[in-house]
Amino acid sequence: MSSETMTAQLANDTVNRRGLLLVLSSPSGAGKTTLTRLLREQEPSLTLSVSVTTRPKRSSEVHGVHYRFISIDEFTEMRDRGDLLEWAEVHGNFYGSPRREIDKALAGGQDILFDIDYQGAMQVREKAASDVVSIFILPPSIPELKNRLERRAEDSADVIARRLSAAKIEIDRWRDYDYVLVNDDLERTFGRLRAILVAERLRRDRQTGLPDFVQGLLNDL
Ligand SMILES: Nc1nc2c(ncn2[C@@H]2O[C@H](COP(=O)(O)OP(=O)(O)O)[C@@H](O)[C@H]2O)c(=O)[nH]1
Ligand SMILES: Nc1ncnc2c1ncn2[C@@H]1O[C@H](COP(=O)(O)OP(=O)(O)O)[C@@H](O)[C@H]1O
Repeated sequence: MSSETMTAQLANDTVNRRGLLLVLSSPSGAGKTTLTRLLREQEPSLTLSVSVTTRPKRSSEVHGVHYRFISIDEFTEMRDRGDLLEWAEVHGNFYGSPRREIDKALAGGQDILFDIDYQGAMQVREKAASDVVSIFILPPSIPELKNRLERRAEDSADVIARRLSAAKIEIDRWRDYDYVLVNDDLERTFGRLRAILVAERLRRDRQTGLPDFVQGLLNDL
C-alpha cells in the first residue's frame, strides 16, 4: 500500500487527508454485521471490503454484497497468488480480504471498512499500522449473545454451539483493539461508532493537507 495512494483527496473534506482502514471485530452474534450495514447506509463514503469465504451462503446473504462465496480451490489459488491482504481460518471456514478492491478504494481516496476476525485485524495492522483504527464489539452478556445467535436463525444448532465456544478465545482478544464498544442498545452503540469515525478522521497526522492549509491562513494574515 503506497503512501501516494493513501493521500488522495477525500470528498467533503476541507483539508486533504489520508484514508483510514476501519476494522470491526466481535464474537459471532455481537452485532458487527448490523453495525456494518448501518455504517454503509449512513456513511456512504465508506467502502466495505467484501471478503471471499469458503463458508456456505446464508439465505439472507447476496453473493458479491456480503461475501464472495468461493470454493476451497479458488481460495487456495487466490491466497497463493498473493491476492489477499490478509486471510484466516475461522470456525472451520476460510476467509480473506482481496487486495485488489482495497487498493482500488484507497487509490480513490476512500476509507475502508473491514468486518474481519482478530487474526485478520492483526495482519492488517502489521501491514498498515498508522492507517488502522480497530474496534472490538462485545455483547452485553453471554445469554444475550446466545439469544441473538438463535434469533438470527441463520445457523444450525451445532454451528451456533461452535460459534459460542469460539467466543471465549475471541472475547479474550479485546486488549488488541484501539476501542471497545459494548453493544447493548443498538442506536447508542451506532452513535458511538460514528463518533469514533468522525474523531479518527480528524487526527492531525491524518490531515495531510494541514501544513498547506495553515500556511494559506498565515499568508492571508
Ligand atoms: N480474517 C478474516 N476474518 C473474516 C473475514 N471475513 C469475515 N471474517 C470473520 O469471520 C467470522 C465469521 O464470519 P461470518 O461467517 O460472517 O459469521 P458471523 O460473524 O456470525 O456473522 C467473523 O469473525 C468475521 O469477522 C476476512 O476476510 N478475513
Ligand atoms: N444492539 C442489539 N440489540 C439487539 N439485537 C441486536 C443488536 N445488535 C444486533 N442484534 C441482532 O443480533 C443478531 C446478530 O447480529 P449480527 O449483526 O448478525 O452479528 P455478527 O455479525 O456479529 O455475527 C441479529 O439478529 C441482529 O439483528
